[in-house]
Amino acid sequence: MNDTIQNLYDVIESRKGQHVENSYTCYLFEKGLDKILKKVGEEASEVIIAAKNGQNEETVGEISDLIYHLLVLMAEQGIQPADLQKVLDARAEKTGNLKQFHQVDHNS
Ligand SMILES: N=c1c2ncn([C@@H]3O[C@H](COP(=O)(O)OP(=O)(O)OP(=O)(O)O)[C@@H](O)[C@H]3O)c2ncn1[C@@H]1O[C@H](COP(=O)(O)O)[C@@H](O)[C@H]1O
Repeated sequence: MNDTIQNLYDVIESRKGQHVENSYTCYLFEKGLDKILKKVGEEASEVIIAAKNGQNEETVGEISDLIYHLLVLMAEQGIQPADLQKVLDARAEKTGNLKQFHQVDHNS
């Protein structure tokens, strides 16, 4: 999994069960699953609105918010980035794209 995603996930996971001053992640874990799910829903809606408005800068910001909240959800549920990687790689392999991607990546 991409380093940026993995690093963010690791920081998020390290916030579990902690109380760090001014940490929004700690606040979400303290509030619990329903709050995290509400934020995922809100952020997904904001991605849709920004994309419909055709404002790429705003859309990228909203996608980043959504990914952050999805990573908080994953950490809350004990799902690792590697679990996603396995599923996505298996799908790519099934369609023959994993090999192709690795070949291009390797030679570049
Ligand atoms: N990537 C993020 C990140 N993306 C979005 N957010 C927060 O998500 C919130 C989304 O904004 P909203 O306006 O929807 O929510 P809000 O009104 O602030 O909060 P609610 O009352 O709705 O819960 C903002 O408070 C953002 O700061 C993030 N908070 C933290 N991180 C990263 O998470 C890691 C841990 O940070 P701490 O949370 O500070 O420990 C660090 O690497 C941070 O950069």
